[in-house]
Formats: sequence, structure tokens, C-alpha cells
Amino acid sequence: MALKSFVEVKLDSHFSIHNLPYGIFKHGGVDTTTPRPGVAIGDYVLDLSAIQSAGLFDGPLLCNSDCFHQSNLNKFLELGRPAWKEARATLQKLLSSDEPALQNNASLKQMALLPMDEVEMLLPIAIGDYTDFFSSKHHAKNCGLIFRGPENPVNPNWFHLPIAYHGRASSIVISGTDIIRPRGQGHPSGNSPPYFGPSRKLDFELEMAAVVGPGNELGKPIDVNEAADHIFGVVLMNDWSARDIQAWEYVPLGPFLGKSFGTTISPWIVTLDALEPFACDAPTQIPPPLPYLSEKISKNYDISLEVRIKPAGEENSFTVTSSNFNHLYWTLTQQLAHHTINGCNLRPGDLLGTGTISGPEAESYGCLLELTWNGTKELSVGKTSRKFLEDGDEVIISGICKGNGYNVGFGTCSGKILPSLP
Ligand SMILES: O=C(O)/C=C/C(=O)CC(=O)CC(=O)O
Ligand SMILES: [Ca+2]
Ligand SMILES: [Mg+2]
Repeated sequence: MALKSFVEVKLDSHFSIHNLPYGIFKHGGVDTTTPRPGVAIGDYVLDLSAIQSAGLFDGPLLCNSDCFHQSNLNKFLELGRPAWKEARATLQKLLSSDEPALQNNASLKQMALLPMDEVEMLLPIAIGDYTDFFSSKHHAKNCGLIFRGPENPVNPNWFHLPIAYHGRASSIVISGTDIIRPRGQGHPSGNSPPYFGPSRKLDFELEMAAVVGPGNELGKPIDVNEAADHIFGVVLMNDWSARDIQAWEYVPLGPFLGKSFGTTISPWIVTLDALEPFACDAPTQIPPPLPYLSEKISKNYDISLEVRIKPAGEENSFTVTSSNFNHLYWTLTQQLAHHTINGCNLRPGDLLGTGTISGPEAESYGCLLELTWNGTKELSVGKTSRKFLEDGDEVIISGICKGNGYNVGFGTCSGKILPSLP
């Protein structure tokens, strides 16, 4: 029989009983405002601390745990896939229409099932380290053409390893947080000296990011075929980028201040278990990767992605690109295995950005750098147009997997640009 919840889930809701993504919320109502874990179901958030207090996580791995009496999900992430599967099975059963334990317990239901519009979402994890990969071939090629010219747009190393740089964890913010336009040194043009001031080429990057579960000990790499057990789930991510600052500073050590002024993630972590029905083959890799990167099953996920811009004073937002997670060349598991192959240790809550997810067509490019070809053409945004982001622009990323009669969605990841400091 099809799984159905007693909680109403509208047909277009991102949060069906097949999804149950995890986040951290604060309830502004009469009860305590302590941050705590919840899962999204329809237009509600189920308070997992209340479910744990009621003794309803009664499986062997979670019955004595306090992993949901925490203000972030790190302790739950550390427990690993068997505990995640147990939690998912418990929650799907509790929320299903033929299970009375929660459905018929009016006081628990009132305490634990909170309208989503009454809660404030917070960062779901304490992020110790953040790494950003560069795994879309289309994005790598376009950036190469724009920054380095047509000779060799994609460096030969790109086809042999998932390229990445170490990002900045301290400036990762939750969806809805404003982003102040950064100031910095901009790329000089011709013989003029570099300028200092507000970035003139502020951009978004359409990305997703993997959330690390159990980590690895320093010196002990994770096998690529076991890497999926170290990934709890995935969020939407906007790696805001100041292209003028980046272009001037990035040689030879890579991105620094051009990207560390803010990175936005969506509040709900969609688990790999929920994404499994949407798994698809990753692209064939030529040349074949070295053995430590060769996986028995090479998987992507069919996740439709969209970016909209809402200019200041506009009622509506306008779609500027539509892409799909399945355009990634290097898989999440290859990224994770490569990250640890030198012995580097990952820890629960670490965040691995996929890199900008551009598709092959011009309408599927994942950032304005590509969509406007570094500002050489205008992109129409409703009645107006853009080369790069303007003050007051709100950028809204969304992602969804469409199943048969249900969705597994990510909600949105948004942020608005505020003017720079004087
Ligand atoms: O090719 C370059 O010089 C720069 C590329 C980026 O800025 C992209 C980056 O942050 C990694 C990615 O998002 O794919
Ligand atoms: Ca990026
Ligand atoms: Mg960033």
C-alpha cells in the first residue's frame, strides 16, 4: 500500500512522507525557544526532541540516545547510516495514516507538530570545515574560456581528479540571511592599477553540498565504495562570488576573499535515503579514473534545480536558469574519497560543496559569470536586466525530485544583497 501521512501534504509540497528532511528550528510560541531538531512534513515541522522525550524513538540504536536533545544535528550524524535508517523507519511509521501513536495523542500532537510558518530555521549543523569542489564539466569549461582563454579551457588535471579549494566555514549562513556586498581589490583593466571598493561583479553560484556523517581518523582514507555511508544528506547552496575580486586574487593559490564573505545553505538536509528513488547513472568518465576513484556503482541524482532573481521593489521573482544535479561529472562519493585519500580527516557536519552545477545549454548555466559571459551581455530579469547582481536583488535557489504522486524537495535557499559598507 502507498505510504500516506495523517498530516495533510499538498500535491505540490516538497515535504512528503517520502522525504522527511532534517533541520534545526526555534519555535517563537509560548514554549521554550531552545533550538532543536525537526523534520518537515507538509506545512508542519515535527519536533524530534518531543518525540524522543515521549519515548517514541524505541528502536535499539536510538532508544537510549539524546541525539535529538541537541541544538545541532552533529550528534545524530555521527551515529551513521544504521541509526539514520532506524530514525527514518520510526518517523515514517509514526506519521503514517494507519498508525495511532501520534495521530491519536492530541496533547503530544499539539506539542510536537508545529506549523512551519511559526518556526525560525537555523543552521542545521555545526560546520567545522567547508570544501568547495568544481565538478561540472560545463562550468569548468565556461570559466576556463572566460578567465583563461580558448587554448586550454579545462586544465588536464580536471579529468583525473575532483578539483577543489578549502572554503571558509565561519561565513556559512542559513537561507534568508542578508548578504552585504563585499569590498575588495578589483581586477585592473589594461595598464590601470587595481581599484578598491564595492565589488562590481557580484554573482551567485548554483550548488548543492553534501553533509558529512561519520568522519574518518587522521591518516585513514575512506574507500570510494564505502563513501556513501559517510554522507548523511544534501542541501542547496549558494556560493556567492565577487568575480572582480576573485579574478585578481586567485593566482596562484585559488579563491580567497572573493568567496569568503558569505555562503548560503538551505535549512533542510534531504537524506541520501530519501534521494535513493531518484538515483541515476553518473556520466561515463573518460579517461577512466585511477583505481582509488573507480566506484562499483557511480551514481548521480535527478534533482531539478532552479534559480530565480527578485529585484528590489518587485512583487515577483523571475527564473534565470534551470539545471539538474545529474550534470555533475565527479560524484559525491568520489569527492569524499578523494578528499581523504591523503589521510585528511573529515568530521561530522563538514560540508562538501559540489561546485557550480551548470548544464550544457546556455539556459542551464549555474552563475551570472556564465549566463552573461562575464558581463558582456545582458540577462533579462522580468522587465529589467542584469549583468551582475544589484543591491536589493534577492536570489532564490530551489530544488525538487518529482516522484509518482509525491515530491522529495529541498525547499529554497535565498539571500538578499545589501549595499556595501561606505
Ligand atoms: O575556473 C575558475 O577560475 C573559477 C571557478 C569558480 O569560481 C568556481 C568555483 O567556486 C568552484 C565551483 O563552484 O565550481
Ligand atoms: Ca563554488
Ligand atoms: Mg563562499
